[in-house]
Amino acid sequence: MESRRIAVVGCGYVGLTTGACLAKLGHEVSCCDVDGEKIARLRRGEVDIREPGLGELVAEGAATGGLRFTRDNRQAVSGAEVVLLCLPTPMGADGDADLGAVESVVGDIRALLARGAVVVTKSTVPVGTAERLGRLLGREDVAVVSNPEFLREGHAVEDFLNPDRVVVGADEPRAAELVAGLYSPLGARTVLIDPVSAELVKYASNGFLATKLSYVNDLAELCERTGGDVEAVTEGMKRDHRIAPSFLRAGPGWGGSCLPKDTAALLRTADTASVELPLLRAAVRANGHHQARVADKVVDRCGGDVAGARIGLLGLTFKAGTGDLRDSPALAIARLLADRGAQLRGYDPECAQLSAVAGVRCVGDAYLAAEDADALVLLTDWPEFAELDWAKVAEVMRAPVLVDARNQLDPREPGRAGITWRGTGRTLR
Ligand SMILES: NC(=O)C1=CN([C@@H]2O[C@H](COP(=O)(O)OP(=O)(O)OC[C@H]3O[C@@H](n4cnc5c(N)ncnc54)[C@H](O)[C@@H]3O)[C@@H](O)[C@H]2O)C=CC1
Ligand SMILES: O=C(O)[C@H]1O[C@H](OP(=O)(O)OP(=O)(O)OC[C@H]2O[C@@H](n3ccc(=O)[nH]c3=O)[C@H](O)[C@@H]2O)[C@H](O)[C@@H](O)[C@@H]1O
Repeated sequence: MESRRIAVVGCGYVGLTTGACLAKLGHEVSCCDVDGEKIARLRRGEVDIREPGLGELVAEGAATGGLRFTRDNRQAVSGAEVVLLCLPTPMGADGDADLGAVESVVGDIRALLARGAVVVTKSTVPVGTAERLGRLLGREDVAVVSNPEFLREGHAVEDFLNPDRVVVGADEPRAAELVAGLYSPLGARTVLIDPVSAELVKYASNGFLATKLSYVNDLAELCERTGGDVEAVTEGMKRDHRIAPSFLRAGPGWGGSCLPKDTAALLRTADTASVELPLLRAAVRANGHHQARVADKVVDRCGGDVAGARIGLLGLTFKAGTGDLRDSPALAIARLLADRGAQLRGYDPECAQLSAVAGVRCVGDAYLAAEDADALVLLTDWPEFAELDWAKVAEVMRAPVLVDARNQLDPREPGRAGITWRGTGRTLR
């Protein structure tokens, strides 16, 4: 593999993982970020996101000199053969992806890029962005390549180093080969396509995952009405290799920093192209319904009214294994309960430093969340919740009621302590 001089712009989940992993593969990487404090911490070897293995890779990169950090985007990109844009593309007005950061960086660096440099969108960007950035750059010698990232939070390093595929969307074979070559030591399947299709692969994949989950959550509701058990149903479904075992766990609806914003952006792209995408639209609508269903179950268990009731929440992040609260279903459900007058106390192992979030008072352990509660709701399946002493939980609660939105627990465990358990799509037999 040829070692390349790479600039990574944006040191978040994607940028820091990409920079550290590419340095590990032998490239010379300069990472930059507007957040000066983050850069200062990274220079001290401090990684402030919860990603197994990332701290070690950052330390290794610093020790070999293959990974450097700067606050100055311009310094990072000058002399780079490849510039990877790992900038935020949050949900903007009407659900569109907001390309403000991406466009402003491209405007800033256009005159500084080395001759023949390649600019790569690793951020999730809508169809047509590569072409648009090409025009903004106004440089005949600089190609723009789409190379979407598919890593999951909490598994960022593992996913980056073992990708199911590397997608490279380019109009020019030279640029395509250069970008694909960065990953060649990984031995991954490489999909070389045009930039528009590459941009679509990313949204199509997240849209498919969101639709799969909404379907499973719809099935969970059907199980509740018919006496079925969604865990048994999905166990049977996942043995079919065409369906595949992952993304079949019913829960409190999907969330996180990407599925909600990417489904919204894909629907906007469809609107602009006058295409309906009815399945995806229904999947998004169903997700709001499934979040509301969790809140309704709690209200139901509290006798139809939660005004003044004390509700304990177990888990606040959008899934276990991450400290990320962006678009967390747990917080959406908390807001629904707060709107109905509930007083909320929540515990999450990753939120110990917070005093409050989304109307939830944060406490230091699960038993404090359960104290004097009229109901307890398990919203994020952190492993430690499976180890709780349910007799102790029952003892401190005002009413021993548990809504396990993730189906994390064996219902017999809280049951033995006299706690009434209610899951998602499960019928107790
Ligand atoms: N978080 C994830 O699991 C994945 C995210 N993506 C996509 O990757 C992109 C980045 O996402 P994350 O890494 O999660 O975002 P993030 O919010 O964790 O990190 C973005 C970083 O960019 C920096 N930044 C903002 N403006 C800047 C500028 N003008 N110059 C330099 N740095 C700047 C921020 O300070 C921040 O450190 C988004 O488009 C996202 O949709 C794609 C796959 C996975
Ligand atoms: O574009 C992105 O940023 C990333 O978005 C997701 O990754 P991530 O946001 O880290 O989270 P997931 O693990 O996909 O979970 C998303 C949501 O679905 C929920 N989920 C997931 C799986 C499941 O079986 N059941 C379920 O309810 C999770 O709890 C969470 O709320 C995709 O899985 C990544 O491939 C993609 O790169």
